[in-house]
Amino acid sequence: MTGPVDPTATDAWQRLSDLAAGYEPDLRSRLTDPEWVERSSLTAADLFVDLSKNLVTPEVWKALRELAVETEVAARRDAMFGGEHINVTEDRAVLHTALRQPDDAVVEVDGKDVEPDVHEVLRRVYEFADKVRSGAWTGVTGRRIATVVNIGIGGSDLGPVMAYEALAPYVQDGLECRFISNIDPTDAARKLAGLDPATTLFVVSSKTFGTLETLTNARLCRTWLLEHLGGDVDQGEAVAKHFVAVSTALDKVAAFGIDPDNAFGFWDWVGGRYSVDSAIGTTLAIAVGPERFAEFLAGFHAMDEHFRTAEPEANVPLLMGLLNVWYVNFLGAETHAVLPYSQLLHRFPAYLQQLTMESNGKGVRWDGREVTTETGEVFWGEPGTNGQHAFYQLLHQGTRLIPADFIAFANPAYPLKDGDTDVHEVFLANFFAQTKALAFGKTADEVRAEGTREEIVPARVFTGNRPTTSIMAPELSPRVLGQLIALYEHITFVEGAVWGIDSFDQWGVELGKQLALQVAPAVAGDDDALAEQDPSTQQLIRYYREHRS
Ligand SMILES: O=P(O)(O)OC[C@H]1O[C@](O)(CO)[C@@H](O)[C@@H]1O
Repeated sequence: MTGPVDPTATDAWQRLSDLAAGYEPDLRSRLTDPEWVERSSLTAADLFVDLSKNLVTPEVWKALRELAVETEVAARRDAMFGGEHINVTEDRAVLHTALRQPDDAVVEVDGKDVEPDVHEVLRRVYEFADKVRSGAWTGVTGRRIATVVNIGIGGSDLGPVMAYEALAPYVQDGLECRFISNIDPTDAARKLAGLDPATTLFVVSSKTFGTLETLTNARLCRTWLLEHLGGDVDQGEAVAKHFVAVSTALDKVAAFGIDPDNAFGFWDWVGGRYSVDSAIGTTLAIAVGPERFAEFLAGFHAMDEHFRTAEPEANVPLLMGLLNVWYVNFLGAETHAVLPYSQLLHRFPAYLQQLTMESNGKGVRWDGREVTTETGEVFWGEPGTNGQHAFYQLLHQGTRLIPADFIAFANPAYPLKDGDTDVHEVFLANFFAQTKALAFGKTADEVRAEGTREEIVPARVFTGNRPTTSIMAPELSPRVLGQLIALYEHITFVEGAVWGIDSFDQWGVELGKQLALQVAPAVAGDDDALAEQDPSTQQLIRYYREHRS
């Protein structure tokens, strides 16, 4: 097997190292040049993306695009879209993009067109969603469903919950969704509190149907349902009417007692963190309806097409991915903030943490050799303006370089006025002001000119030159949400491709899972199992055993 190109051995890498060594940030002067701003402003589907407030020069952009050529990013992208097994450690194709193709598309995996199956599952999900929404699907006592509880974790939770929150204005009146993910029993206890079992539907979402947390929570919920429904219902019928499943392992779904007619499948070529656009989105499809869900998928597809076909100079996911490489590998950034100016996107940073960090938190390349440079930055964030009153101090005056993506929408989902004042305008003024403040800063002379005492001038200086990318769209519609998610999927892809890693496996989560099983007997009181643990772990387990009432 020929391995990936070593990025650090390319001419472009050398050029970028030289450019970084001589680089003097100068956003103040750059941003007075309308041509620079215009050249740095791009459109991808419905997204307007302003890259002008980044610490780059035309030479850096050129070298980054050359790096993409030398590391064969386009060939790897085409291999992904073409269904090749680019997830080598699991020997799988990587085809989340096939999930959002129009129904006349043909996408082959191992010689088979997968689109008929994709669209057949979608048709069944839509039919089921319609039945729940219309009341045609009822619980075992004949009452219509009022609450849908999604049971899943990781990609089987974060995508659905993030999108449900983001699309709250589109959720059908009278329907509520809740999401149980954590094996901390508090999660199930609190999410089940106040629910009427007769009007509750559980969607057990698990790609493998073998995840400890999800299966434990599914059993807890089944017990809760049967206990609370009352004695005169048939248990098998109750489970059949109140439990559906989404999984690639339909045999395990049947073994759990869920009617295979009420199970929706997907395929091993859909990674968990890339699966919200598969049947894993069933809860969301029920909440917002098939029409909106189809718009959501069309949004993903629009961004896929942009990534697949746009020229490198105008290819937003390519450029944003390369920009991240520049910050991580040449300017020393370790983290990347994502700051949505939309309360509806409050779970978006958490969603992106799995997408980016489970994908690119790798120390070996896809040929098994060590990576040659730093990989995966830490993604984090919170919606503005809340973050402004919490951690922005460090963004403005701290000692670390933290590139930040600001996301905002021209139209609010809930237009409210404070007297004559449009509150969304006050909100957006903050969005615009923050990226301006970060870029321009405030000099000592400007601080002095405000009459500030000399002793505190240094504390009030803002160095500026703090990089941001602004992403705007007309509104947070299902279509735009699909585009935003696909944008970050492809940014993540580009970074992984440059670094030569397999962005689609996640072996790093396995060791902890294995050890949890090994430690469990010691926690439950088995002294022999306790004696096998290391002294630190023994001490912690003893503390637990002594303090557990
Ligand atoms: O959908 P499943 O199979 O329950 O897995 C849940 C999550 O667990 C992981 O495998 C990590 O443990 C994620 O990649 C995945 O999204």
